[in-house]
Amino acid sequence: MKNNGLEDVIAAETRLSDVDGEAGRLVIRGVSLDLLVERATYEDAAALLLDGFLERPVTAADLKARLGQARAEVFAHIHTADAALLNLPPVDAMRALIARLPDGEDFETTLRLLAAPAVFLPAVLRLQKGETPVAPTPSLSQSADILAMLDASLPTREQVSALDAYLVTISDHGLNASTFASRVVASTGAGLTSSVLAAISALKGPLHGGAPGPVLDMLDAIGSEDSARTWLGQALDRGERLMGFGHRIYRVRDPRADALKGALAPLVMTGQVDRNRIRLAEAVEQAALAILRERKPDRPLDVNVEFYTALLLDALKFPRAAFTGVFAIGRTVGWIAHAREQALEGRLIRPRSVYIGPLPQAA
Ligand SMILES: CC(=O)SCCNC(=O)CCNC(=O)[C@H](O)C(C)(C)COP(=O)(O)OP(=O)(O)OC[C@H]1O[C@@H](n2cnc3c(N)ncnc32)[C@H](O)[C@@H]1OP(=O)(O)O
Ligand SMILES: O=C([O-])CC(=O)C(=O)O
Repeated sequence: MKNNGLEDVIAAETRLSDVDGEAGRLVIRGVSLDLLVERATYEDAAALLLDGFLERPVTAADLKARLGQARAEVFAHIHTADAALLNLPPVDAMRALIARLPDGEDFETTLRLLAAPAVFLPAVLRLQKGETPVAPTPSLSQSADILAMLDASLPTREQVSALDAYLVTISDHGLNASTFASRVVASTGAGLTSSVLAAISALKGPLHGGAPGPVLDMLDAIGSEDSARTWLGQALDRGERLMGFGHRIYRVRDPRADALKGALAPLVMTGQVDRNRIRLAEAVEQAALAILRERKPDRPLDVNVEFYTALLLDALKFPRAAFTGVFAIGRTVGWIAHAREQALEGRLIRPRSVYIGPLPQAA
């Protein structure tokens, strides 16, 4: 019997994260999201996720130092970004550059893969604007360096904390589509680079990690609080989905939405983000929730992580075409941890299909 979209199928056991869709709770390696986001840097979360999945133990301080070196090494590949590659959308150009890196399953490969999107995305964005890429500063944290490479200046403390909060928040999320892709590839023994490339390919679709750019397009198109209800109603009349709403697992508000809203607050308080944009977003969110309740009374649809992702990444001055690439920077550690977990299990993932095509004609 076919299961549409594999809904509710259990395809893995994992020690990495648990998504409770009824309670609206996310736990990453035994730590609840709110605690993790309050206390952890990107390196803390990466060390937590990778614990036990590398050939040797690694601390957050180790990772910070090794990642700094890895970013410098990966930056040496930037010169291979030719005109054809730079004509691609940023996430595709980033993926193409990662595809040129060696495959493997060891710690060096892991470091290279964690560093690669963090270096390639800012470099591609600068090259696409006709600017020179900024070399990484190995002594900086991953978040601080990403922002420095993006903007050619040292970020503020609030900006670094906000990016850390984002990268931690989206570091892992159960068996989502891109993580499943990573595990399928890992189960064939193909190597971590191959797993990450498959995962990026799954992530970029608008139903998954491609949603936050369209969220910002929607806010721009709505323009003012007064227009929200009419605009959203017309979009639903056209059969469109409201980006940043709905989820396969959550039947209540995605807990990451409030984690990211909280991460935006210091930027708002210090005047580093346009308050009007936030006010408009809050009004659109309320209007969308009300209209979705009216139109889809049988299907609880609430805000998902992508709505406040759009606002946070916009506030950090990432262009909207790059949002999916920033998601990939944060999720790569989850993809790698899942790939390692799957590889340790040692069994090929190979479900069955039911043939519904024509049978051969009898002779
Ligand atoms: C990081 C992430 O991946 S988070 C998700 C990011 N994606 C988005 O924000 C895109 C918008 N959201 C969606 O398309 C969906 O909610 C998904 C893809 C995330 C989850 O979809 P599914 O679990 O497959 O839900 P499904 O397709 O079964 O939808 C159930 C019903 O809710 C409706 N629905 C679901 N999401 C939305 C939405 N955002 N806007 C309007 N209606 C929606 C569907 O049209 C469907 O209605 P119907 O039964 O009348 O046909
Ligand atoms: O869990 C999912 O299906 C999608 C999602 O929110 C994520 O990958 O962060």
